[in-house]
Amino acid sequence: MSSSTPLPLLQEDEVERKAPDLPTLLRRLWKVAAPYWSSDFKTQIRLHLAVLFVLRLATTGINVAFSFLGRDFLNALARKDQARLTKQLLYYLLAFAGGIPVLVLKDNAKDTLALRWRSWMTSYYMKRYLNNKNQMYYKIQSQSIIDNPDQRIVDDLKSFTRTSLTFSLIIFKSVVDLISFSKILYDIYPSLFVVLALYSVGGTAISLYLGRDLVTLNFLQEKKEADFRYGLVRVRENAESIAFYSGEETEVQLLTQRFRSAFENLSRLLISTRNLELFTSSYRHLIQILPAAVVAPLYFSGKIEIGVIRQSISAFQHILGDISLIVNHFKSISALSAVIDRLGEFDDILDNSSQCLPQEITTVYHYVQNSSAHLGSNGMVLEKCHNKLLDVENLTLETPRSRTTLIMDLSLEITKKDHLLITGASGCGKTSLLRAMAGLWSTGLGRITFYVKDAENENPPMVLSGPEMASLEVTTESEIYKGRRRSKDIFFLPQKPYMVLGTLRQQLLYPLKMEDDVSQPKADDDLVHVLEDVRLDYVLSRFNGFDSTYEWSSVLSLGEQQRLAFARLLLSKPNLVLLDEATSALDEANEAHLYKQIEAAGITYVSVGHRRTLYNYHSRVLHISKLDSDFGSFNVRQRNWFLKSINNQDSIGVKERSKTHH
Ligand SMILES: Nc1ncnc2c1ncn2[C@@H]1O[C@H](COP(=O)(O)OP(=O)(O)OP(=O)(O)O)[C@@H](O)[C@H]1O
Repeated sequence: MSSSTPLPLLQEDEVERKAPDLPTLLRRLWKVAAPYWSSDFKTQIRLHLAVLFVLRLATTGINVAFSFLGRDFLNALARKDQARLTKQLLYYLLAFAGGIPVLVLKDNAKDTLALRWRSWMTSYYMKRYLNNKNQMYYKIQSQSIIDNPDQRIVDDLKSFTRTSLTFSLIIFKSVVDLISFSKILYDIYPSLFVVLALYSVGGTAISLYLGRDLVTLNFLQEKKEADFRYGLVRVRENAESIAFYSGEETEVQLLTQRFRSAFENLSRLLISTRNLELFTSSYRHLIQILPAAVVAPLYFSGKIEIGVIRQSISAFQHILGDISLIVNHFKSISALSAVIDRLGEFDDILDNSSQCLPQEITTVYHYVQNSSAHLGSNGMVLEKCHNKLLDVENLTLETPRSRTTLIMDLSLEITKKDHLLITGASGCGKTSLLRAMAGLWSTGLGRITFYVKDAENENPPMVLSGPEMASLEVTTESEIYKGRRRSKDIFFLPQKPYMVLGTLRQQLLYPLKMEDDVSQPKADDDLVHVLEDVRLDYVLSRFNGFDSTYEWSSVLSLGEQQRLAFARLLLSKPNLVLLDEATSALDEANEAHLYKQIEAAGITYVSVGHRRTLYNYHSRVLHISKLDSDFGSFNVRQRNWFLKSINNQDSIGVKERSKTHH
């Protein structure tokens, strides 16, 4: 777009994106910046910061010393005093040898501290983003809660840590300067102070007015640049699909749209910056004559000498520079404010995950420590639960945000070897039911209980607080924990096979953590064995063993990726697995083989799928019908599912509740 085309400062849909008010911005600044300074390394890093300020102070001292040395050197030259000149030269060289390392050290100390701060914050945000309890990375993406979290972690954190340290030093220098020069100016002419205050307050107000859109524009610029980059990443990730579709032209069009949007915003940003610069440059230049004009009457009346005018101009300029931080650095301050706004928003989302997403379906992990009966809070034996793996009670499931009801009042239980098949029309909510079981979706009503053995679980039990404590039931036999936590007894295989960036060994061991990997190393023999079990042993020779890295999602076929996912499952040996169309890309023979393998491994499975052949491996079927929109309300208690035994197999452990029959 040509620069002459007038651009509205903000697009209509972007007007809603208001710059945060000052209290919000300050609250966010504190919330984002504070944790590092009170972290475990606080003594060390506070010391580092103190050293940095001392070096900054020393830098001011060195600059002053150099100005005096320079003056004396020039005076000696003017007086043609050779001895004095030599002495001054020596002083100059000594100051040079001592001063330069301090100047360099100061910059280095600042960069090192910024890097340490960034590294700590990156890990702090990544851990919260990829938290196993609330899985915010999934909710942010699937419900479009905020844009580009990746860019906030990479670019925003980088610029936040660096710029805020730089600003702290600028403010510190300004305070020191202000104290040193205020006395000089006050001694010359107190009225100059009044002029100074009026000038700086007026200047700050005008620049705030002229730059009022800059924070929002900077915010949007970050977003749009990240959107454009994400578009390019998507092309890389989906290269094959795009190539099959020959969708290059459309991709270029879509990417150009994203780039144009960033470009147009940048053009608006440039116009806004230009207007501001017109003012700030005039502001800076006017101060060269303003103090002289104010003190000139004193000079004319003979009360001060010409040298004092020169001194007053210098002091005035220093002080004005110190108290005009906003005017002089408005561009960088607005960019930093946008970064603080984006990080603060991200931080708030990560902190208030339970507030923004209503928790209505309760997912409970019931840890059974031995196979005896478990006791209720009144001490009575409630039921034998050693065979029970999953209990769904009166579950009504809704989509997040739009809250469309998908499943109405579902109750079922799964016991050992009671393999359940979930079927139904596309879009009826089969995957969503697994999402609810995995704790990813919690909109709706009801309770989902998993019965797991915690003997192998290395995680400490999740601590409950607040109202949740009321429903915590702990007996000597078993313990119940609400919410989502990792349990080795339960495994989910998603519809889309996921290949991590790494070696074949890492593919197979996923999602074991690296430490798990070290503490319980899987022998290569085990890995080979499991590859044979899923009929994938040939990939070993094809891809040079377990330790070579490939773009696995591109070099393996979809069916191979699904078989690899089953290999992960066999290595994990859970009690219960929830499979979401996990064999959809496989031929029937391979499908039958894989189900035989997991059955032989003693794993109970719940599968989602459309194929008739799946009936052969399951003992029951749960059929879900699509709810009419008229039924999408809790008031209409009409169930849209039925449970049925499958007769083509001797059904094992079928335990339907009488109330669940339809
Ligand atoms: N993040 C989301 N927000 C809102 N609605 C969603 C979301 N994800 C899925 N849905 C909707 O929920 C409904 C159920 O989706 P789900 O993926 O459970 O269907 P499904 O029965 O597994 O379908 P299929 O057999 O085609 O895989 C669909 O209408 C879908 O559009």
